[in-house]
Amino acid sequence: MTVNTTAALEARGVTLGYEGNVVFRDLDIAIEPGRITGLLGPNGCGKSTLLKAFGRILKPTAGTIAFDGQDITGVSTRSVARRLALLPQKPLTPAATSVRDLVARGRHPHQSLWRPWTAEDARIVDEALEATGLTDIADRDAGSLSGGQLQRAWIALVLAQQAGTVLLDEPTTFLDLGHQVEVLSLVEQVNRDRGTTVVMVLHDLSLAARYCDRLILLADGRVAADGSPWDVLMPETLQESFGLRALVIPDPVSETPLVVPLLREGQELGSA
Ligand SMILES: Nc1ncnc2c1ncn2[C@@H]1O[C@H](COP(=O)(O)OP(=O)(O)OP(=O)(O)O)[C@@H](O)[C@H]1O
Repeated sequence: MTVNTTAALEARGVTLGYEGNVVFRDLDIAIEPGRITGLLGPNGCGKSTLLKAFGRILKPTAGTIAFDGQDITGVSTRSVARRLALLPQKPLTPAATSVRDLVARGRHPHQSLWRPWTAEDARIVDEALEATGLTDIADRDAGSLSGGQLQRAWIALVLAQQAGTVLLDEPTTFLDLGHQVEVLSLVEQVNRDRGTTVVMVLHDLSLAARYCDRLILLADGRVAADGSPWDVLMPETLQESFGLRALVIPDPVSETPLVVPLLREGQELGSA
């Protein structure tokens, strides 16, 4: 088949979903290499489903998925493990594993491509622990970490994988605001320094605008808006997709859009 060779990832005519629940029909999306793309949309609109298809853990029932210009619709997760990293929404933490050993799994993704452990691997793991602020607790059991610490350990694992394309499903889950900004800055740094292609699902619209080059807003099984943060985060679009009345103003420093939710008329704080 012919694929768009300029795209890092491409869904073409894809039908995707679960038994008895088609989430997308005939979906076309191309992700450019070297950019940070944010997937946005209301709960249940299919952000994770699309990321799972890109990450090879959900197979489309029609259409193709291409990666670096190659049709990978039928290939296993393992075969692209070195080049494509996926942080799922709810990763399963293995029992009785230290934080360092969890992060080290990034050097042997999916236990594939086994090769002897090297000093270079150890250095990369140490750097990932340091970058995510986990060095001091690297020997703790991963199962004993707080939600935010564990999320950072998973981010460190993805960093240690050093894949050219990284898919992150809600990487800021469980993180306090300071750590959200820290983790997203780290993702931005990896993108700028190494040219890593990043696709991430985010719920915070202002943070998405600040850290993503392009936003894709999904709603009702389709792409509702796609473009720069200013193109996508328009009050009318937010009203339509999220039922959210919001003010969109420029951030005084970055000049990216800040989304300020407003109460609807007659709505009181704390009411549904
Ligand atoms: N394993 C599954 N089996 C059946 N249906 C599923 C499964 N996982 C998700 N779904 C359904 O598919 C649809 C899309 O779900 P998905 O998790 O992709 O949404 P999302 O946009 O990531 O949502 P959220 O913002 O709540 O994380 C939803 O209707 C959801 O209930």
